[in-house]
Amino acid sequence: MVMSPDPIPGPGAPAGSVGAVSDRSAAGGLRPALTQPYPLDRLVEVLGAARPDGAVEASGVQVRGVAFDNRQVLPGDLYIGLPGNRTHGARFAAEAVDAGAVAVLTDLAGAELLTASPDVPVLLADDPRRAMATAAAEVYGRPATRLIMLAVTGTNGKTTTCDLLAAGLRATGLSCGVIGTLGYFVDGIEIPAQRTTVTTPESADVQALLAIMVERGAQAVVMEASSHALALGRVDEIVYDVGAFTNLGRDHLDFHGTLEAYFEAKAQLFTAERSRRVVINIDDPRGAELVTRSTAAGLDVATTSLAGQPVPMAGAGTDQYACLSYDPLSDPVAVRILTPTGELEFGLGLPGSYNVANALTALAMLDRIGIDLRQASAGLSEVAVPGRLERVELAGGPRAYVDFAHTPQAIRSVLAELRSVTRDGRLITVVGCGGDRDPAKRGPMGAAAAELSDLVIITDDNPRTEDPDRIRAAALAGAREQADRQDRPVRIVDGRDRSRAIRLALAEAAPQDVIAVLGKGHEHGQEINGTVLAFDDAEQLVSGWQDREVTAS
Ligand SMILES: CC(=O)N[C@H]1[C@@H](OP(=O)(O)OP(=O)(O)OC[C@H]2O[C@@H](n3ccc(=O)[nH]c3=O)[C@H](O)[C@@H]2O)O[C@H](CO)[C@@H](O)[C@@H]1O[C@H](C)C(=O)N[C@@H](C)C(=O)N[C@H](CCC(=O)O)C(=O)O
Ligand SMILES: Nc1ncnc2c1ncn2[C@@H]1O[C@H](COP(=O)(O)OP(=O)(O)OP(=O)(O)O)[C@@H](O)[C@H]1O
Ligand SMILES: N[C@H](CCC[C@H](N)C(=O)O)C(=O)O
Repeated sequence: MVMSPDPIPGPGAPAGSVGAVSDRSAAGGLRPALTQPYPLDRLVEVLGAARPDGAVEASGVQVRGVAFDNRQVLPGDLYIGLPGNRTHGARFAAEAVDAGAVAVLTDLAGAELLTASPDVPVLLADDPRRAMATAAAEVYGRPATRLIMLAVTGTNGKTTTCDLLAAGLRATGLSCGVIGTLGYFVDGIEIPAQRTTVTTPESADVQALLAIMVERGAQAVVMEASSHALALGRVDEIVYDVGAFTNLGRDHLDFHGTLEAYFEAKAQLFTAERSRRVVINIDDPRGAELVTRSTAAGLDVATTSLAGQPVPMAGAGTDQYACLSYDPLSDPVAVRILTPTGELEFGLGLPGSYNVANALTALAMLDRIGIDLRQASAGLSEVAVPGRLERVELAGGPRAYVDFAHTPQAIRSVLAELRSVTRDGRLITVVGCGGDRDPAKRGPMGAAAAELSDLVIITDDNPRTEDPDRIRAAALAGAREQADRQDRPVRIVDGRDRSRAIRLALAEAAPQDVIAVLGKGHEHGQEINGTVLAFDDAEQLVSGWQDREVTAS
């Protein structure tokens, strides 16, 4: 039995409803093609929003969309003025109204910033981010209730697990939407959007995407729920059919402050408010804590583990999924797992033990909603995730891989995998750290690279607004300290800019060596001071190799 989502359309139901439906698809942006006008006074009631004295009346005003940035406003939108780290969105209310916003919602601080009283209604909310999620869910007809909703959280493995979920769903004939770091897709067809590397978009965009996906016939949506998303209410108003946890490592402490706060943000997914069923990787030390909490919250709990046989856990009664064996030398990787209803064998297109863990999580999630696992697992043999252990062919040259590892834990996982295939050669790692991101992960990232490589070339990632020399200095310090601790020689080099560093790796590499270029994976650009310059690690490897061939001949 496959779970059927709630078939009852909400008040702002998109396609197929009667009434004054407007087609906004031509305007571009993240909006469903058809939205029914939603009465603003009803929204005031649903949100319990206050109204400042003398504000324009809400009655008779109809809302068609929700925007949190004046540059994204379309006529008929409710503009949400959000407090930010750099500025307050309410400062742009006048521009939003000029662009066609029919009402403004903000907080008290925002209301004080409204220079002139706008000639549209103003609504006040204590927490406008949370109000934005409710408003968007309402205006777009609560699309999540018409979809099977699956979410993955964890420091590493969200994108990969979501791609495995989508492949599994499609193998059973279900149409599937994906929202994550790689972009937004329905059955592999991209929904174009202006975006950077954002993993989980703001709630107005999430709800609009879900509505678009419903319009395009999606029956299920898999999405990454980042810690930022859970902490900032981006996935409010969604109750997932299944929420899953992959692991917790070091990342984003610039935003969360402490590892505990980071964990607590992720732990929100394991509450009845956000998930009906949960799948938890208990090989991660934080998994047991989530099992205890989820069980106490009355959720349907299942666990995953790579350890051959199921491990008895607190919260007995939980269903267990375990990997019995896998053959790392086979292609696709031959995997045998134990599920609550028996054994299952399948081929997995992705190498690495951590990808077996990701696949186990994906299949457990599908099993929880009654998907036929034999059919679903057949879809995993051909999965390839862009920029994740992606092999780059260099004719007659060393083996080279591009991977998105940008945390110490991910660097360790991917290099352990590559170490095992390096045999007689050296493992050469090119890696850097992003600017405007957790500075405390830089040293540990360098150290992780030094732990498992023979030559580490530290380079730039996306410097964003930071000085790249300083970022590299932190990673170099961590790498050098670790190199001194190793009982085999490890060379650490400052490779400076990324193109140069990749060329340096190619110049150093003998045919039996393996090159790992880490951190940017699928990214096609490098962000420097607000400008994104074209940059692609795989292309750089190929062009660098061609240049080397020309120089050598
Ligand atoms: C740290 C963080 O989460 N920042 C988010 C935050 O930005 P901010 O506070 O700097 O915003 P601001 O520049 O002060 O502007 C305040 C408000 O005014 C609006 N504005 C601003 C300027 C203007 O001209 N017009 C205008 O309307 C802005 O849209 C915003 O709503 O609020 C913005 C929207 O209100 C978000 O888009 C932005 O996320 C940016 C894109 C971002 O890069 N976030 C990253 C850190 C992130 O969320 N990463 C996670 C983790 C991924 C993982 O797991 O690895 C993710 O889910 O992607
Ligand atoms: N289960 C896992 N455990 C440890 N490392 C992993 C795991 N899965 C993937 N990785 C590593 O992490 C990198 C990023 O993987 P993926 O994109 O799936 O994670 P993510 O959680 O979506 O990351 P982000 O949210 O930062 O985009 C991979 O390139 C690989 O190096
Ligand atoms: N979702 C991650 C992606 C990091 C990618 C890496 N190339 C970097 O720029 O640090 C982030 O926004 O922190």
